[in-house]
Order: sequence, then structure tokens, then C-alpha cells
Amino acid sequence: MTTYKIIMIRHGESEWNKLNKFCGWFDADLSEKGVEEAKSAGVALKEAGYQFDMAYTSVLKRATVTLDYVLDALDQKDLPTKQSWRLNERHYGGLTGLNKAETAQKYGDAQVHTWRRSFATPPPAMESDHQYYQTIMEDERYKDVSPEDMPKFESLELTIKRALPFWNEEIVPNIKQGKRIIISAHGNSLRGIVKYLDNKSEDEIMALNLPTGIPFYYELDENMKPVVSMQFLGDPETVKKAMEAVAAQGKSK
Ligand SMILES: O=C(O)[C@@H](CO)OP(=O)(O)O
Repeated sequence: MTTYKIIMIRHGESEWNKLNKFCGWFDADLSEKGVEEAKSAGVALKEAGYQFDMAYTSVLKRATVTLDYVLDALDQKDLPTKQSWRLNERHYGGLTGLNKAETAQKYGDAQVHTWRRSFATPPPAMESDHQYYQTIMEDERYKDVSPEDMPKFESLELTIKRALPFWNEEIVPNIKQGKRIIISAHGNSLRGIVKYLDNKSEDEIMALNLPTGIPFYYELDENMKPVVSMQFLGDPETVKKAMEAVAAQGKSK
């Protein structure tokens, strides 16, 4: 049986992860710790013997810069790379820029958990008087995104709807040609792909919190069904703690 291995990585810690702010499509930089995470991810991939033929990433710096550090560690700086807004973080709408713990104090932990992790419940929309509306919605990078596709908020369900065409039409054909692929993206765009690949239920995906900067792989069969699901390149205790820390970001204290 032919199988295909694909690496995915959530970007390293961003400045807004550090400040515990809802980030979404805001283009936050990596924090110093995030840079270190990205470099370590590159070293882990190098030590495990990985080389790639093609990379995919979003149009947001935290993912593209993470990819740059990884490719640098692998001596593959010139790797063909395709960027797409379809791999962006889910759009956090009106919550963008708010502190997660303060939002939980105001609306309750349960509401924030629903906004962060539920499948179908979207955050409130980003209205035109929102502090970051112009910065995000009028960004040149999105000038070719059709107005119907341009979100003002996204649930995980909506994030999956816009990410999957890119997975199916761009990434899958290259996987099937035997290209070795790395995807550098975001907590929720990757949760979307993972939900689809593993056919996870809405409850199962609600419980998944991806850590920053730790690569994981899937091994897929010819029908793109996982033979091996989500294996992290990191020691299980560290991965578990990092996942718990992400889950805790939405608690009031
Ligand atoms: O703020 C965000 O855009 C995301 C990822 O950092 O946060 P959360 O984990 O709350 O979905």
C-alpha cells in the first residue's frame, strides 16, 4: 500500500498569544519564545530526517515566519511555497484584540469556551467601527478575495468550508504526486483539516487544542484517509502540557 506522510505545524507563539488576545486575522508577529519554538521545530524535523518538496502556509506572518525558520534549519530556504488566505486562522470577528481571560470574566468561561472551540457557534461579527476593521478588512492581501468569501467572523465550521477547497484542490493533488509536504498554519485552520481527516465529531474537535510550534505528522493512504493520525515530534508530556496551557487561555483566571 502506498502511503503519504504530511507534516503540519501551528506557528510559534505570537505576540498576541503572549498577551492572551483573540488574534484571528490580525497579523501579529512571533514573540521571542515563538521564534525559539520555530527554530526548535526546524531542528526536530532535521534530526528526524525530513526534507520537503513543497510548503503551504497562510498569508499571516506568524505562520510564514515560522515556516522560514523551519526551512532555514533544513537548508531548504528556496523550497517552492504557496500562501493562501484559506489557511489563515479563523476570523475572530468582534472578539479580535480582546483579552481572552477578561472576556471570560465578562461573559463567563462557558461562553468563551463555546466561542473558542465549538464547531458551529461563530463569534460576533467585526463591525465597521471595530478598532481593527480597516487594518484587516482593507488589507491589500485580501483584494482578490471575493466579497462573498471575505469573512467578518468565522466559526470552525465556516473555517473548514473555506480551507477545504484549498486542501482538496491544491494540496491533495501534490500529495498524490508523491510530493513531500509541510503546512505551516494556525490553531483553528489546522483543527479544521484535522477534523476532516479524522472525521472527528463536534465534541471530539471541541476538546482539541493545538500547541504552538510543535510539528505533527499524518500518514495518509491513497484515498487520503489516515493510516497514522496526528503524531507529534515532541515528548508526549511536553505536548500534553502545551495543549493544556492553550486550553487554559480562555479561563477567567
Ligand atoms: O486567537 C486566536 O486567533 C486563536 C489562536 O491563537 O485563539 P484560540 O486558541 O482562542 O482559538
